[in-house]
Amino acid sequence: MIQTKRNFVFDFDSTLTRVEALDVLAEITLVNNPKKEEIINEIIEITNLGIDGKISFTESLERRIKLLNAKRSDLSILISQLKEKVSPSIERNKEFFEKFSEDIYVISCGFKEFIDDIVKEYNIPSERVYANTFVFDENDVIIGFDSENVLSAHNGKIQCLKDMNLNGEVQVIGDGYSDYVTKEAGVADKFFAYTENVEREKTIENADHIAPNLDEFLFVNKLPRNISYPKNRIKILLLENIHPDAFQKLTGDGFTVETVSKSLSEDELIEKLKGVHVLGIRSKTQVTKKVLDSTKKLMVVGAFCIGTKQIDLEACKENGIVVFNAPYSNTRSVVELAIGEIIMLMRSVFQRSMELHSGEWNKTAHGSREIRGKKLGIVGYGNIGKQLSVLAEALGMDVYYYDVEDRLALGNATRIDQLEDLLSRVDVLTLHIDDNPANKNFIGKEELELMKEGAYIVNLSRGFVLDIEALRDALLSGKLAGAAVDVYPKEPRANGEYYTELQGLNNVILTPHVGGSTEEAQRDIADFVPGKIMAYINSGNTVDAVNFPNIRLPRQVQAHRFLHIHKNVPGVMAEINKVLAEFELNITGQYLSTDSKVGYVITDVNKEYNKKVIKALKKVEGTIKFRVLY
Ligand SMILES: NC(=O)c1ccc[n+]([C@@H]2O[C@H](COP(=O)([O-])OP(=O)(O)OC[C@H]3O[C@@H](n4cnc5c(N)ncnc54)[C@H](O)[C@@H]3O)[C@@H](O)[C@H]2O)c1
Ligand SMILES: O=C(O)[C@H](O)COP(=O)(O)O
Repeated sequence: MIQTKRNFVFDFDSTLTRVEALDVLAEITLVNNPKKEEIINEIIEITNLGIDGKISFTESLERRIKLLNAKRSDLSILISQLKEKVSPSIERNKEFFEKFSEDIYVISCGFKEFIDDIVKEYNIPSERVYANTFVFDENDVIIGFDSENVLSAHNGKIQCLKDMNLNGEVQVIGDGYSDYVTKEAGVADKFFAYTENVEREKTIENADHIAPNLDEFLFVNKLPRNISYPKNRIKILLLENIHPDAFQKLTGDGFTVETVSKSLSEDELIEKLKGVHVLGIRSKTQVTKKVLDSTKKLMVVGAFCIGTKQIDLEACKENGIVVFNAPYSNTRSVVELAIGEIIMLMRSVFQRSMELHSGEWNKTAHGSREIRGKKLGIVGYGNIGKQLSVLAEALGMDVYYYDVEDRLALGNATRIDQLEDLLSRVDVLTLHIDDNPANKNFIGKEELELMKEGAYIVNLSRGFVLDIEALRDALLSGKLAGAAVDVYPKEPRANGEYYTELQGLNNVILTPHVGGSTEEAQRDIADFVPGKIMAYINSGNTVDAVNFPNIRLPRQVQAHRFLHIHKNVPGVMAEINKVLAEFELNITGQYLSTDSKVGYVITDVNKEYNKKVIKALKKVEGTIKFRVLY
């Protein structure tokens, strides 16, 4: 197929570099000027007026140069600073500028005196840089510009492109007015709004395509690039009010992120997940098999919490979807709430507080006790149970615990082998077992009956673990002196009205599943889970995945990485290696991890290879997902 010649015309300021060069020059020349801030703001304002087409470009240039009061010697400082400010995606795609140097031009309303030096490092020679030039006085002070140059006038880029009379398609890549008008004027065939550094509404409105970075531009044009798939094309959906740091972290890495403050129903989720690659949830969103089977692109589910039973982990695995969670981040928050509630319950603080709120002064010691020397029973001695054990002991409680697993006692805690023994021994029982469905009604009528008269119970684990009806009866009969409940068998998807049978009962503390809802915990989760997501998307690492073979990969150096997820059935690995051998790939590393259902094989290959191997690998029987990373 004969391909039309394409000419790629780049703007300089805020496109090839992250900044407007004259703004940087102002910082340099005004360094000791007491009116520096004022003048810089004026320069920025004039620059923007020019970029948005609100004043003529000539006027903008004249006014800025006057304010700058720059000398020739300032330009070398400017050049060294600009070299540090090349746009990141331009920097990482140097190869494109090398391979296509014949087709690349810079047309800028800036100045050749600094542009030339920056772009020559990207293989763009001075003769392909169209820009203004300064006029200096006898003392090398910049006093103006060459007003004969078309680029010093309004709509100069249009005239410049007309004069160049390029053969073939002309694509203009830039961030401002002077760039998009070239398309309107018919001298450019396509205009790409370049938004890596600035996003201007008018520029975006007038674009054929928005390029948040050069990767996107190269991807759309099927040009060689340093990154296999532009990250802005990877869509992430974050539900349930996940802490905004997660959004910052993921968008900061280049992903496109949408946030929704509540959880979604099955049907809503199916609809919303169309085209989504990564889903982030907390404990409310049910990620069912039906949801997972309906997704085409989903690669990762991030549980921004501890529990993962709301996700069909097996169905995720069968669809090659990796699941991560945050097993530790909110544990301390739960422990602190548990300690606080134990004290509040034993002192009847909520009761006293409610009375006083309704105008009743009831100073009494009746039913109000210290926690010192009391027996605390912890059911589930995991990450939360263990920490609670240490803190409770530090406050003078005698700690007893029960766990189905062999857990080492911390401090002076005493392990109890039978749940019944624990129930009858302790003054306060606190539940911290995991969200395994087998734990449904783990504490019911019979268990509550075994507890001491006047004991207390705390549930911060999962709602279904404690039979609410039985608890209500035990509280009403006086068998239990109080309870603190944070989790419920049925919890709503969003904030609003809610009903529980426990409402209105004496000495019962009710909280709406906020055990892990502290700023510290949510911030930590918003750091931890995106870290895992990025490690998987960017390099294939599955360390700490909850449903997938864990693999820690070395850094990918000068290689393309094939990530192949397949059913773990006999012959798949042999077939993969047969294909790799047939295409005579130079393999620089291969890593495999399997579990009973899936295999995850990663192959690093030398960058030069027959790209048809990709199709062949996708066709290997048993393939679930395949992608290439570079
Ligand atoms: N309220 C909240 O906001 C909140 C916040 C975080 C965690 N949680 C919940 O707290 C619970 C504990 O979290 P974790 O991080 O400590 O979990 P974990 O997995 O570290 O510990 C759970 C422990 O319970 C034990 N266990 C499980 N079933 C048991 C049973 N039937 N009998 C006795 N022991 C049993 C396990 O062996 C394990 O040691 C989980 O259900 C979690 O979802 C709630
Ligand atoms: O599983 C968890 O970590 C807790 O239940 C907290 O869940 P949340 O993030 O929905 O508050």
